[in-house]
Amino acid sequence: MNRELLLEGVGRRYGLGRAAPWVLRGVDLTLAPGTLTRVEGANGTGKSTLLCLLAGIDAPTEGRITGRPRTAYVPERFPAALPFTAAGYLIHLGSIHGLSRAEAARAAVEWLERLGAAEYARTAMSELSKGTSQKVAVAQALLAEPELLVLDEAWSGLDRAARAELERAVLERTAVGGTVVFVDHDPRRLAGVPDATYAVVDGNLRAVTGSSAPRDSYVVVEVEGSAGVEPPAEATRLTVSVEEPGPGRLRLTVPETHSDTVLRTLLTTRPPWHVISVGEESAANGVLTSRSADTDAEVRS
Ligand SMILES: Nc1ncnc2c1ncn2[C@@H]1O[C@H](COP(=O)(O)OP(=O)(O)OP(=O)(O)O)[C@@H](O)[C@H]1O
Repeated sequence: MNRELLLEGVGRRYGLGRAAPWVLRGVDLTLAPGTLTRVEGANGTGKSTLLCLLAGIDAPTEGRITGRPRTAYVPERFPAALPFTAAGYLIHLGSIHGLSRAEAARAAVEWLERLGAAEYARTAMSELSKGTSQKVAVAQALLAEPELLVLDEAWSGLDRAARAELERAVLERTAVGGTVVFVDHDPRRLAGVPDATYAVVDGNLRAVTGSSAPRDSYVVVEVEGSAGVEPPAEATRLTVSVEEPGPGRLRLTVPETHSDTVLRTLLTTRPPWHVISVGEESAANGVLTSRSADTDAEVRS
């Protein structure tokens, strides 16, 4: 990418008619080649709306977006039940991104390997676990070396090794002059690395200076459900790491600000998940304290 992506007076509202509220309005933004930009903001403020506009999969209601280079996008929700195997899907997407079939096949293998999902290359997309299907979502965006990479909570649901690999991939992209924009619920994600951070506030972007990442503000929640049953997407979306210490058992690391929502979602889903413990996580990732939380009564409302 050798020129800037420019947003000028960009506004977006959904629905027809003047009564439809503006989600974004009057957004001016310049994204230079080789830069990493973080977008943050409370739930429902318009982060995904902005990322869809940046990625070009949605158009502004008003204003202009110019200079978009070859772009790839990891959406917040990946349509996993596609009629492909994982590798078949990646080869298909690689062709759409302009790779030859052989190049796409090579890139598909490379990215599935890098993300620790090589063994699922021939598995039907509809049979992949959430974590593996998220790896495919990430691989499809990386395999054609995009000039603009837009990541909407792309780390969500990945295991520790794949999360680190995606961070590496982001740094590789910017190192070769690519532009990367991301949203992530974990304030520690690539902390200190972004060239710019913006918060979506009242439909516009506010530059964030300094770190907004409070340390020691994570909660580790251990839950138990039926083996093989996936936790609700609303809960995993807000977690920064998911580990599986045993069959049917999950250890979720959740920003403290989202822990009540995650617990409530897990306890109210059908069949409900049993909460074994809730503990604080230290900056060094160790659980400092934990308390039993095995009934609904433990959830603050
Ligand atoms: N396709 C759509 N049709 C109608 N309204 C929409 C659509 N997409 C988003 N919205 C609304 O626009 C607002 C902003 O949504 P958006 O998903 O962009 O926020 P967000 O900051 O990404 O939220 P979250 O952190 O929960 O992902 C919300 O009120 C949402 O309901």
